[in-house]
Amino acid sequence: MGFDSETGENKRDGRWNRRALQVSEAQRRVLAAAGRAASELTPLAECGGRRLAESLRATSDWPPFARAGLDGYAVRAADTALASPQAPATLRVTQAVAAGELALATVKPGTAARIMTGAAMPEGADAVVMLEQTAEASAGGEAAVLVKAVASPGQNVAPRGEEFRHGSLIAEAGALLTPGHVALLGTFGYAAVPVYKRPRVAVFATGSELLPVEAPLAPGRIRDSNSAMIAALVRQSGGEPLLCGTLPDEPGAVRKALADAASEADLIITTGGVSVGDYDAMAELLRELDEWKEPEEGAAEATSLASQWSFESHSSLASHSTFEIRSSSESSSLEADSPLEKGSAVNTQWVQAQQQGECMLLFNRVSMRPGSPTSAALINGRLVLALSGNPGACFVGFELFAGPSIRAMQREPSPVPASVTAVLGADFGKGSPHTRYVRSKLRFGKDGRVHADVLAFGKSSMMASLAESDGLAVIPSGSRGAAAGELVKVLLLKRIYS
Ligand SMILES: Nc1nc2c(c(=O)[nH]1)N[C@H]1C(S)=C(S)[C@@H](COP(=O)(O)OP(=O)(O)OC[C@H]3O[C@@H](n4cnc5c(N)ncnc54)[C@H](O)[C@@H]3O)O[C@H]1N2
Ligand code: MOO
Repeated sequence: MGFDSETGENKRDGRWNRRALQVSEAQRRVLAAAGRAASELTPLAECGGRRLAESLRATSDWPPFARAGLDGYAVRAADTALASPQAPATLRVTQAVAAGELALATVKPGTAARIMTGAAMPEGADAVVMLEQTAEASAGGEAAVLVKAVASPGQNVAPRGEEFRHGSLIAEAGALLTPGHVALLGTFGYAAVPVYKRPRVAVFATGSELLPVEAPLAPGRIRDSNSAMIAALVRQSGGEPLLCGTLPDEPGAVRKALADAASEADLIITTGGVSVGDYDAMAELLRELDEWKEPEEGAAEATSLASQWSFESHSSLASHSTFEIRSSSESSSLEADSPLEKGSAVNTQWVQAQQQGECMLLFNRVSMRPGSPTSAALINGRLVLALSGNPGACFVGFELFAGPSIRAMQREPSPVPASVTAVLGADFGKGSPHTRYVRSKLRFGKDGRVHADVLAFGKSSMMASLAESDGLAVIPSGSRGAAAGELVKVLLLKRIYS
């Protein structure tokens, strides 16, 4: 390997011919190439943090019956029109209604029903007077109540259908299910909820220097910390990590491992071996692939054709996968600012590439720092994200490409990190031809603005800043950096998923 038999060129030389893509373009390619998850039913109590796969509707009115909002007396409001503490209205109490019970009789003029919070309102009553505004009494030997305040019609009563009408929308397909959604779905009897499957993400660390985490340190060797970090990041993004261990810097071993993983996982993430070193196995492997080309004019025609196909039950990929191949028309439901929105012809190309289990290079360099050698490819139709081995670059590469891919697979409409404008906490003096993503900690300042404190030990190879990072300050490429106090865009890294 490494030698192209057609051109006679030693491809190792190709290690210097790497064209850097802008981050947005690299994201667009990656998001278009990521598959889209099929749906599954999950028990209600486990669906928080998942993405809803179908729009769900109220299966009854809510509340399903008019009910008391307080413990007190169900009355006819008109009977209390002249009531006051000095001259209370006396009403005969004919029954008591507990929550879960139904009243036995209608509340007639001059009578009341003692009622508990949540109980169905008896016929005839139109208001509830709280216990505190009443006193127990007897009238002619029968139980009675003194009502010391005027009640208005509807007071302390939740009418049937106040919040939801039968058939009204609870949540749209694609919604991230919150605990509040879970409550609603429980109320409407959804014991099993249709959600998108969690993408299964194979994680490999390449590097002959790597030791398992449990091993004692040995001269020249370090422990593989990237795999566990990636696994944690995958979980945070809603995916299911499949830890595949470490691979030596041998392209043959890496090639076989990737091919095996492609039939088991929906996405493959590797770390390490993507630079220009003599033992950078991933880079060598990716040099074997043809590079993706922008689709030609007229490819849009193919798009409309593709959108008519049904990929639901495509077996060659579906066998082990949690995925379906989607039609290109689905991608256009993504929000306008999504990198996917541009060029549906591109998506057609991916659909075909995935379907046919193709191999192609998406990019092998990105105009960013850290993580400039970050690479991506399709291998046997599966998206492979080859992140840098340097822990800082690996972390940033995940946040910019892997997290968004995993979220796009669950059909999140805006899968790339959201951003805020923040005050930069320290000079970032060095200009760079690449956009810089600076690990920062966000806080609210006394001035009411968000401040991004640049964390120490922020180099690509460094780890000490990773734990505290909750933002990536974006310093645009150019001859100057950015000064303390300047307003910068900061990508938000904290996303809550189960
Ligand atoms: N001559 C050049 N050298 C380098 C260039 C360059 O342009 N010319 N680029 C540099 C940049 S930028 C980066 S980033 C790194 C990328 O290197 P790789 O992604 O190929 O990663 P490795 O060489 O395999 O490892 C880098 C570093 O990270 C440690 N590492 C690797 N895997 C893990 C892991 N799983 N857990 C913890 N730490 C890991 C590894 O031991 C190295 O120290 O290349 C520069 N070189
Ligand atoms: O691009 Mo590398 O990650 O800067 O050090």
